[in-house]
Amino acid sequence: MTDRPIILGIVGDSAAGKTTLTKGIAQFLGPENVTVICTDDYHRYDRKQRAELGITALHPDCNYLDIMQQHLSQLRTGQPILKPIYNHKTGTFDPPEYIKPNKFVVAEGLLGYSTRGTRGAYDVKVYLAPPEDLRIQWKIKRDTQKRGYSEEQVRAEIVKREPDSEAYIRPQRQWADLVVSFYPSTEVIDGSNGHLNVRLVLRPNIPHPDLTQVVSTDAVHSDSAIRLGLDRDMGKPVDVLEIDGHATSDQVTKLERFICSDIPNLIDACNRDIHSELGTVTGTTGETLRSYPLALTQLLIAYHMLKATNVH
Ligand SMILES: Nc1ncnc2c1ncn2[C@@H]1O[C@H](COP(=O)(O)OP(=O)(O)OP(=O)(O)O)[C@@H](O)[C@H]1O
Ligand SMILES: O=C(CO)[C@H](O)[C@H](O)COP(=O)(O)O
Repeated sequence: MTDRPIILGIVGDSAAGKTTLTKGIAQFLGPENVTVICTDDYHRYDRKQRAELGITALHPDCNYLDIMQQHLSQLRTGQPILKPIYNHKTGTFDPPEYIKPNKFVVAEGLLGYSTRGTRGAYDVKVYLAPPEDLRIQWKIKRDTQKRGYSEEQVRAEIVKREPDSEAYIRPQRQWADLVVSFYPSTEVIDGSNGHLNVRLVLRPNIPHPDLTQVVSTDAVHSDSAIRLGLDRDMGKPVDVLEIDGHATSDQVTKLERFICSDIPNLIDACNRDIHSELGTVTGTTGETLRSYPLALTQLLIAYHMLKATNVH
């Protein structure tokens, strides 16, 4: 059993779903055990300076990646940090805050895997890769509703950022242990976020649960709502688990029980009657939607965090 904090990285472009995914993982692990930091706090310039310099927040030069790496290393050894705070409402920096790591630390942000040093700080690395049109839809909704931008401003910013997304954000996918892509089913016509499917790329860097015991890998069952197969991702062989948004409660429960049975700490956490927030997302009109694919993704990541506590 390790006595140092276990560090999870969640990396992806702006509005790729990092905060949404993190919320449920913390529920599985017990919110009181989890410290969440957002690496946007390591921006080097405030919003006005970025505009003057013509640099985007996605460029490595626009971030103190060295200090971020130092802080991740300190958190990994259980030491406290004095973390800067970037305020998304004002576009400026607030006074720094004192952070003492809990048993688990989730570091979510844009450039978490961009240097060898930062990559070495994590026990589990997740990359979020929704299709670009879905991410843009999410970003417009979030930035207009919560960050005070107009739709035109968000669209213009996305265009300005695209070269940096391509050069610095998307290549980080290669370093992830799990690549998570929520995507709409071709059959869904209401555009409801609650029924998105998920495609999980499982790289052999970390030991995944042997899902072949509960999920069919047989091509005959390729129309099943939960599927496991082999593929290549960025040229390397990977396992791929797909869960459809219309998977039934019975199908989901079977997979959930199998993952939980391996880790006693997860048995209670799997109880959806106790953890009502698992797999929930806010819909376009502010309503709460429940997503089995999201809940299972959060469970699988929590599984890896708990496994890591025994490995070290
Ligand atoms: N799995 C999901 N299913 C449905 N909707 C989602 C999902 N993930 C994210 N969203 C939608 O996308 C919006 C942006 O997600 P979120 O805030 O989690 O992104 P983020 O990556 O943390 O963004 P940023 O880094 O820019 O702060 C959310 O408000 C939510 O509406
Ligand atoms: O991509 C982002 C991650 O959340 C933000 O847009 C980035 O942090 C810059 O902030 P702002 O939009 O407040 O200028």
